[in-house]
Amino acid sequence: MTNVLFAAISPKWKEYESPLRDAFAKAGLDDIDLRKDFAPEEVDYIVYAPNSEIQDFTPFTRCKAVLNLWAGVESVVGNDTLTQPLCRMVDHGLTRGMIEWVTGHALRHHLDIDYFLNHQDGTWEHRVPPLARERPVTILGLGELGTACAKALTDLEFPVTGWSRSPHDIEGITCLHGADGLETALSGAQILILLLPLTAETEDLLDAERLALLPHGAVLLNPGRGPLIVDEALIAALDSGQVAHATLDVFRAEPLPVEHPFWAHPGVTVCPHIASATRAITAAEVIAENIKRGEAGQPFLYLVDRERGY
Ligand SMILES: O=CC(=O)O
Repeated sequence: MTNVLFAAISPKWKEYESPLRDAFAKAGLDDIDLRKDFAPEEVDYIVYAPNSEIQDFTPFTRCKAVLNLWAGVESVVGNDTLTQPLCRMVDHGLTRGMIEWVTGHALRHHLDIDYFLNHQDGTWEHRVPPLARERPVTILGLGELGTACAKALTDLEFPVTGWSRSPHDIEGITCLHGADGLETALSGAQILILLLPLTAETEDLLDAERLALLPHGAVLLNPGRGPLIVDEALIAALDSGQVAHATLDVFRAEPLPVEHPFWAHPGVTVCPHIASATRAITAAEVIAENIKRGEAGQPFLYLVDRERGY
């Protein structure tokens, strides 16, 4: 018997129980006991979300892997009690959701949709938007999500520049890396999209100095992580017009406190961390595949590099 502990916040159990059971059956994993509670020393795998009650992994002495339900692992990767392998979520449903959110919000600004929504006043103004090929977009982060969004925007003919920590080579995308690369990536970005993991190196990356490198009037989309941006610097950049609009899906504190100036700022659209979510059916297949691999002694998919932090 392989014991799988489901350790995400409780309402998720309803959403995940039957997709997980179906995925285990489909993967030929017939001998699984899936439950919300076990004695820690009996657990073989933990299906985990960082808002779980488990913060001390020490008692999970026979646990073979912690399988994160989220793409981001920043709140668990530094946990010193976690000595077991940690896998992040790469879920087809989450990726597709992110592509839709990013292209939708990029097109909102590219086509100036707000202008038309706000000018239903009888004035016939012939404002023709430029073509996508005339609107350079930069994506910071060329992981699973950043690359998928970069390709989708390239399909729409936006000229896309991607920046990441390590060098990448992706057809149709100008790939930059390193400090010089970041300057170039920012200075060409009429629309800037943040899809970096949150690590010690990426925290506060978008500070006043880097926001000043953007073309005046650039638009920012952040479906990545809140602390990538220095909030006060962004507000100053919005006030001066350096940044024309910021559509933010993630924040330093979530839910975003009602008194946070982002709520009332006319240049900000607040989304409640919905840019994309792990989808139970597709995520269950990834969990099942990883348990199958673990049981067969094969390497796990999407294993987190603890040093790198993602
Ligand atoms: O923010 C969502 C995730 O990390 O999957």
